[in-house]
Amino acid sequence: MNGRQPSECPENFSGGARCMDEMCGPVAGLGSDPVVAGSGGVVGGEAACSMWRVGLLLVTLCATLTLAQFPRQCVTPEGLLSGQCCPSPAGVAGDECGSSTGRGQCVVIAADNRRHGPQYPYAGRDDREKWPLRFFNRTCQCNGNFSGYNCGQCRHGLTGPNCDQRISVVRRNIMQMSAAEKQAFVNALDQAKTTVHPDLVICTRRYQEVFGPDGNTPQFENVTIYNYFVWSHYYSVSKTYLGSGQTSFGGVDFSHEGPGFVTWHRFHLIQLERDMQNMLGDSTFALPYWNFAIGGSECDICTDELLGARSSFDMSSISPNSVFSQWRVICESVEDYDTFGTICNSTETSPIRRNPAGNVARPMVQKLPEPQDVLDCLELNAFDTPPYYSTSSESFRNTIEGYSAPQGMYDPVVRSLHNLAHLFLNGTGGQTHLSPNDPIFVLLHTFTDAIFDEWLSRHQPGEVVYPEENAPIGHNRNFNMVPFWPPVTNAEMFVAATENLGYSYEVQWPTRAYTVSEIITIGVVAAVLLVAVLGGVIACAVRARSYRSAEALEPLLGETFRCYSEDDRRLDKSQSVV
Ligand SMILES: O=C1C=c2cc(C(=O)O)[nH]c2=CC1=O
Repeated sequence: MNGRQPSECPENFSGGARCMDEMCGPVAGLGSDPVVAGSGGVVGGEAACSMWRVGLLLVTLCATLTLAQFPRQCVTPEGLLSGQCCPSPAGVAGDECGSSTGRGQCVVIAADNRRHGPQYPYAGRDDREKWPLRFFNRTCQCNGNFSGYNCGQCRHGLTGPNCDQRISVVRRNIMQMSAAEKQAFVNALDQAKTTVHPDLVICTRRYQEVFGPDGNTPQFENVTIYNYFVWSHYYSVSKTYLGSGQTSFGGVDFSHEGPGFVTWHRFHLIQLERDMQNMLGDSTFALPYWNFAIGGSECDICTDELLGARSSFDMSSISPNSVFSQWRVICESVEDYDTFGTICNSTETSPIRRNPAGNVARPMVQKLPEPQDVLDCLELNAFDTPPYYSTSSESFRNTIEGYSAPQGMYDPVVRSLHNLAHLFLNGTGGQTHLSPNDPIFVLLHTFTDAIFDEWLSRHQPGEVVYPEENAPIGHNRNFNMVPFWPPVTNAEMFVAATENLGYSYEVQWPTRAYTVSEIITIGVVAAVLLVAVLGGVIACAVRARSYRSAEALEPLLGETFRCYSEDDRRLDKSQSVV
């Protein structure tokens, strides 16, 4: 592993206490060794007991940092066997979930029990069913604004010792950032790629093998912040292993092809953003977005200033002038995982592949979505429609995901919006088990999330529109999203971001072009108005002219009348005189 070892505990986990490398290093296993917290083979008697206690103490001290699939101190053999993961934020015995200070309490995990759709026909064959019950059945439930695996954190959008100060970050269009901001973002991503996650370990075996070959060595491993982001996506989409010699089952996806697509990816991004904020010590850090709905065949963010230009040596490689040409992917050996029932680990292998607009075999994915596609999908009223799958029609979710035409009609050959942006990249970023390895994934998904947030804001739906049951496995409203810890349901992410999640988007939504029928209607109305106005003008002109003609005659008549009247007056005068 090429990461550096962090030398300080994040303040919000440790109260600012320094977490010494010599303490954390061997216990937490920050390095390339598997994390075998609490394990040490078979040691007998008092010595073993005191070693165990010291080990446990060190684990407790250091592992109060953990926010991950599973907190580090929970993945001991005893922790796994107990099924309970309720650490103390202060590392104090008897203070599970900070109960002594009223932060939270240890409770039984509620896992979704509702029926799921027919796509997954098995029961008990996949560790991710009823997540996370295969691994743990008790977790922290936090009070008020406290949050996190040990209630040592604040809910999204809140900060301060009592979690009562509002905080919000603004996600902006990366193309509108200054050169310095762009550089800072690229640097931050690169730092995340090489910084070992201070809190996090990943599970590298199915539960059946999670205690290791000796039955006492939990199979968890350290991972960098960015690689955790990649790994969690892989874990959510991987096939169900059905046993040696059997084909793994691919009709399962805990983060795509269902209503949870938008909620799962939303939490995925929030977690990365938080991890990067902690890494940078900057609570204002916000992920930017890539407006991929610009049409055409140019990848505007594929420059060396941003996500890397095309290499002039190899059409499918990133330019050596970009730091991303140095990145190596994880989770590449998907055939092995599916054949042998193994799980992706943190081993990095090949460079990122990317050839935007270069899929000659599939011309449909050589062009990015159009601005109008975004506006069309935002007009769809239904969040999702039965069967809540990639075949749903008139579904906002299936349309933004990109299995329907932008106007909502499902068509098996169509790829639009989010899917089209992935496939346009034509390489690492276009393969679901690998795609987050290309950092464009982050920006593509923040924009997808911005569209979801705009839809929430325009339609104000309420969680009732999110299906409670019969969605594909993992996608029901109250399913705990895989593989996140502590448990978080789809429903918890089905809320407006600004008010509930501590971030918002600065987006100029394109203005709507008129449809043909609207153009015709406008033309007809304009023509009618024009005729009416012209008619009015002509009528006025005619009247004015007739007045003028009348006025032209008037002097004659006037003269005549005057003549008469003068004659009369004269007559009168003469008469009076007379
Ligand atoms: O990473 C992804 C890659 C995808 C490819 C398609 C497709 O429509 O073929 N969809 C994808 C979603 C991804 O998340």
